[in-house]
Amino acid sequence: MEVKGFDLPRKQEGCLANKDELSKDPCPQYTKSIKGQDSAGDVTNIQSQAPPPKDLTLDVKLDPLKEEKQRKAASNKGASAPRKRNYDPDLFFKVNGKLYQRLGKIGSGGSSEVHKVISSDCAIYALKKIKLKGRDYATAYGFCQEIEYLNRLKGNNNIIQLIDYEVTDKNLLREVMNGSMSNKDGRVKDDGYLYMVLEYGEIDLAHMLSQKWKEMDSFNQTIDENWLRFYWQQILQAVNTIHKERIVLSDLKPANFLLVKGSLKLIDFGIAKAIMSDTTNIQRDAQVGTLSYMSPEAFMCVESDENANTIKCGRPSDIWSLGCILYQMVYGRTPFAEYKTFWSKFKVITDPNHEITYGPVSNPWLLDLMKKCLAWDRKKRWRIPQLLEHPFLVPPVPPQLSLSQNQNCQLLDLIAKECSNNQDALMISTQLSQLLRYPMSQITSQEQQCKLLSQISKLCCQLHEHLSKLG
Ligand SMILES: Nc1ncnc2c1ncn2[C@@H]1O[C@H](COP(=O)(O)OP(=O)(O)OP(=O)(O)O)[C@@H](O)[C@H]1O
Repeated sequence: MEVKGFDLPRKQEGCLANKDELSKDPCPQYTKSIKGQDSAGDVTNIQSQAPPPKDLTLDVKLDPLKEEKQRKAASNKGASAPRKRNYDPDLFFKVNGKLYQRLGKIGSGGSSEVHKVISSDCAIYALKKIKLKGRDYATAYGFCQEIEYLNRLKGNNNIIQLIDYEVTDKNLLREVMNGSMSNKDGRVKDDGYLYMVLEYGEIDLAHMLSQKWKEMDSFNQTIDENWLRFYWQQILQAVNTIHKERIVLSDLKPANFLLVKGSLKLIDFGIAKAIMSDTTNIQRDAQVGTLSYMSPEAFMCVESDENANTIKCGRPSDIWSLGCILYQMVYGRTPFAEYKTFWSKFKVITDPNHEITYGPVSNPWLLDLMKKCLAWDRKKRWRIPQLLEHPFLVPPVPPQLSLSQNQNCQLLDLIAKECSNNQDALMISTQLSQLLRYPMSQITSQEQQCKLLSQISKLCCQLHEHLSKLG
């Protein structure tokens, strides 16, 4: 990345130089949970990282080894001056001229690494750095499409928000901005990177689930339905947002959902695909996805069905993955977890006659919901708008709202029958019954409510008196 000048505002100096602030890991639990995926060294670095210099604008020190390297590089280039950096690249990232201090590495994917960073105004972000160096333009362009998706989905609070980004290869950036690839033969220059500054998430759903199940196992508990409803609804809403934008992920898994200030948000559009405008489905050109959450059609997307139509992967494919996630939330494991190898999974998932086993659950609607998502035939799978209205999320209202009212009247009818010889009691119960059947729409003021209530209570007392005398 080209570094022109260092323009740290005063506020930033104070903020970034706060040693105590930086040596603390604001989310030790998450750092620990990520530790398994990463080299331990990266995590320990958060604590062991040297505190930043007090006045960064005046006192940016490089270690002697680096100084030596710079000196050598300068002498190799003959007359050219050493590249001037006013910050330590081991401690900071610079994106569009703004500095972000590294707090530690969160994790890394195929060709990217994600760091927890702090900005000059003391906000915590995740910084994703994708190495594009040496890649052909077509591949690099694919990586940059994530920016396009995130920009398109800006403002949706169930999608991770892109704060800023920088593509260091300006020719590539131009192509991305134009939305087309003209230079297919190009290659990304030496120090080509894509930087994305993103909202920071505390924990992903995969880690949340394993923590939840550990807790439940140790306390011998069963799944808390409200917990399930709360997060399942958020998951559905997030995927609904992208489906409405005609994007399918085909790679949905719990790790795609990140908890940001109590809400689950969708991350990682690495292999998302826009649905072609002229079709309702998209044709995948390669098998993708995480095996445990992969739909039957995703396994078979290069094949044809019985009518010689190419099997396509579209929104229903994401619904299947959601069904696998829900199943895992309910039972603590994915539906095909016992099939360990690729081929055993392939065989069982692509078999239309295979019946998924569902353990007992206390709520029959929950069972129905899982089955609606995990229907083998993709046409039978429910779509998200339907799933959002499923009785598990929206319990049906009792068929007769006035059930208790009816019961009261039935009671009065019974009383009236019993005391047919007592004219007074008969009259009171008839009056009461009429009052209870009084159309509520006609009671518009509080005064009317009070009057009705006092009449009912007076009659109730009178009737009670008569009945006790009769008894
Ligand atoms: N905004 C974020 N806030 C916090 N953690 C994040 C954020 N974005 C990604 N991560 C975490 O960083 C790690 C690496 O993410 P990344 O998206 O680079 O790779 P991946 O999804 O594991 O792999 P790939 O994208 O190559 O399939 C993951 O553990 C992910 O949960």
